[in-house]
Amino acid sequence: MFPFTTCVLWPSNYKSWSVLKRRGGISFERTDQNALYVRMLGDVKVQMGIGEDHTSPQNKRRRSSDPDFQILDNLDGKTYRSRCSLRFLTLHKGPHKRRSILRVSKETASILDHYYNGPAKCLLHRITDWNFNIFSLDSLTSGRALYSVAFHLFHKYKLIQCFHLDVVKVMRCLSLIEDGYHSSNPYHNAVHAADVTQAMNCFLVEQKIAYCYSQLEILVGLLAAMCHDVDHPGVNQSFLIATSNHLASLYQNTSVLENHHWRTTVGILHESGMLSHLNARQWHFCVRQLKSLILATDITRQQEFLSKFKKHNDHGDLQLDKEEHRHFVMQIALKCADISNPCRPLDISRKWSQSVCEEFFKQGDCERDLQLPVTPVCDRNSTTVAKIQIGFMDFVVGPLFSEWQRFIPSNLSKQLLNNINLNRSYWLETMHEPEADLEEGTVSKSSDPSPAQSPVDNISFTFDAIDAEGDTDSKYGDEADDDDDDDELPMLLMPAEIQSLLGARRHSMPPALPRRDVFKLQMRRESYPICTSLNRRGSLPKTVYQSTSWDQLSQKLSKTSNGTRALSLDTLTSRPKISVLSALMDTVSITHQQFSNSDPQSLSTGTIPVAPTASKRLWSLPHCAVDSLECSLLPTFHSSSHHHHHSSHSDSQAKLHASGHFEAAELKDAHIFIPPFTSTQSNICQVEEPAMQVLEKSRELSKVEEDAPAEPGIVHSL
Ligand SMILES: Nc1ncnc2c1ncn2[C@@H]1O[C@@H]2COP(=O)(O)O[C@H]2[C@H]1O
Ligand SMILES: [Zn+2]
Repeated sequence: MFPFTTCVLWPSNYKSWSVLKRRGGISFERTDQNALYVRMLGDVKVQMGIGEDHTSPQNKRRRSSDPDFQILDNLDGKTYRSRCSLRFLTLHKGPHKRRSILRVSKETASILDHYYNGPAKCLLHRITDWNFNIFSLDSLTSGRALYSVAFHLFHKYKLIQCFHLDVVKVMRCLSLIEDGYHSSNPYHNAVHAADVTQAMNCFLVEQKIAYCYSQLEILVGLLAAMCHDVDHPGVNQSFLIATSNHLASLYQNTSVLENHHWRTTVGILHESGMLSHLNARQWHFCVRQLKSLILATDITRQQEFLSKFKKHNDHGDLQLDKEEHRHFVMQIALKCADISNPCRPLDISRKWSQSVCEEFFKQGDCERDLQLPVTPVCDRNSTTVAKIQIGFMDFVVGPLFSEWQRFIPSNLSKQLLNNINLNRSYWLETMHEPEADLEEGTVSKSSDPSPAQSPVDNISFTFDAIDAEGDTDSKYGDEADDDDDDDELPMLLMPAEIQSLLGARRHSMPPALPRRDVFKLQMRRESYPICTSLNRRGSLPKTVYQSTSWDQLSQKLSKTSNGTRALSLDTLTSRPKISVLSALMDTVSITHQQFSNSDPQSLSTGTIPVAPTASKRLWSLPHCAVDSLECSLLPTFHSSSHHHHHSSHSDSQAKLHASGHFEAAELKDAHIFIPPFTSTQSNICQVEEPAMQVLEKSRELSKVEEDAPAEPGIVHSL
């Protein structure tokens, strides 16, 4: 969908302003992924008709002219709650759960505290028990299972003491993570993240590996589990590609969601400042490891990891004193945790099965409505929960946990495999019964399919058989980075549902969408400002627009990179222009050049004054491609009447769309702040300064700015 960088929450023709608390940050991804990350960081005024309810049918109609919103509405159905969750700009459907506020006297507070939190605390003491019921914890904590599990584990592993973490920042970070999950997703919500985190903890305490990991590795492993699906839109990558979602082109159709989860995670870490005091080495270690861990959860890479794991087991050569091997085991542990729901006791496992299928079928309904080919695993008319479960256990979960047991032949591993068998028997039985409506809402609308036609009958082996047959390397193909052919052989034996779940071809494109068109889409979205009238102060020479127009950039691009590579500022911008926001790419380029050769500690922060603008101007921040550069831009907006340090965010009048469009209607003055970067060997530049500090500095700067003659084209250094 429009996760994050594309979803525009408000129609552009609202008449008056109302204040929404938002804060924004933009970061440019580096090298191959070519990503932009946008978060709202400050209060922003959004134009809105007086008394208008932005969720009203009228506004829905207005908005429905945008095809993106049509898809959004379709997916949301009637259960859609708060449309503006005020923080995440994706399909975020509102806060995780409404948290009740108790007003009680001090005397009764402590009693109530114990009364309310006691059971949850008791439950948390059993955090390492595989039979832990995360749904119970979610109820006991009023929908804060992820926060509770995470905070408990931070204490358990003594991470707060070890890394001198600021508890308030930890709380903030965990809340941001929790809020980053969409409560309206039947499956990919914060409870799933809590479940995966709890499972991860169970694996990390296995004796064979418990004492091998450093505290930092444990911190990263837990963070990866908590964040691995953050801001998940409730649809899979194929859907994003088929609906031409810009994230698909942004990440070039490869691990689209996982890249997004990772980038969102890094953004949350920046925003909370929880790790801002770590030294550069530790910070870069965290970011790199988080990326590699979260990207490993891409289910379409299952065979790649499985065959690598199997080879290691065959050779018995995983040595946990090697950092690389420890990391690989951590990746496998996270992957196991991510798909461990069929290994839970039946009553818990069944809930997950139902919710994951509910999410699949929702996507299928949406595909049908959009007249797209319905993904087999999402087609409620041709498959059932039972079939999906058996296929998933036989082809995905079983093989991985069999290898896990080979690696760690513990009681827990045995218990997990035993549970898979028990759960499989349950689903096999139900397959021969009429499919009952699922407990939490009707999922299956299909008539009971004849068991004789069940794809399960076509499954040529169960997971036990996989284990036995798995001795030949050819079964899963060679260890491959992304060679499609290696993955195809076993796919042929799978039912269509599971093939579609794993993604028959990793780098698949929608049938009707050649690669060039995806790129064109990117160009369309990243268009430069539509601006006709120039304003006196900081007026913008027309040539700037022309020289940086996307047409020209695209021409350059086609010459330099055959139209398939990420844009590179170095190749695209011949001479930097910093006078206007529209030259943001240039600005980034300057900043990059300016900073990349500098001592990381002495890097300065650049400020680009933006010309005051006439109403109804739309600026566009390109989410393209800054090769070898990752930076964070924090837009702050100041109204003319409060154009100094007293100006609060609520005074600001601007709107930063998640699409990277920045509407400057009514905007009097704006600054884009570029925090200092540091270069690293891996060619990533990182923001060193916590977002809030930068914001503070930006306010000070705006005061200084006011005293000075307002001249566009000046770069200030802090
Ligand atoms: N019980 C299940 N049945 C079918 N598919 C599942 C089940 N549990 C997890 N999955 C799939 O496995 C994927 C693992 O990564 P994700 O959590 O992103 O998304 C998950 C689902 O697509
Ligand atoms: Zn997951």
